[in-house]
Amino acid sequence: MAGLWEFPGGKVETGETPEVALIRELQEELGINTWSSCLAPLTFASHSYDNFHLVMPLFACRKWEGTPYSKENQALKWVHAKDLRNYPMPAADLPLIPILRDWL
Ligand SMILES: Nc1nc2c([nH]c(=O)n2[C@H]2C[C@H](O)[C@@H](COP(=O)(O)OP(=O)(O)OP(=O)(O)O)O2)c(=O)[nH]1
Repeated sequence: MAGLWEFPGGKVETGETPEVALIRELQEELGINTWSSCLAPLTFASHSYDNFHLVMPLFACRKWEGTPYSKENQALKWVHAKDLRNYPMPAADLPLIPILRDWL
């Protein structure tokens, strides 16, 4: 979403599980490889935007291969969970921040 900081990820394509979609997006966006066994489901967002309702699972990725870099020319930053609220994020993401603070 323009001008906002988002978690890496994207839309699930036909035939994909959420895990397979995330593994694909992490390769496309960050150039890293990971596997379903390295993804732990943490929580989910449920938020009504003006024209659609978003249900978005949030996974913790504990292991990967490669060094993340911005393959798609988007700004990229490692941020401690306690500092996430200093970064403007989509409305759906805001309730996720305290959960990340508690779990990570
Ligand atoms: N990846 C991501 N999407 C988010 C976040 N918060 C949030 O509301 N979204 C919404 C925006 C979109 O409706 C949807 C995923 O969008 P996206 O633009 O990342 O999907 P995509 O990579 O498949 O891109 P595209 O097909 O639109 O080109 O989830 C977030 O933190 N990360």
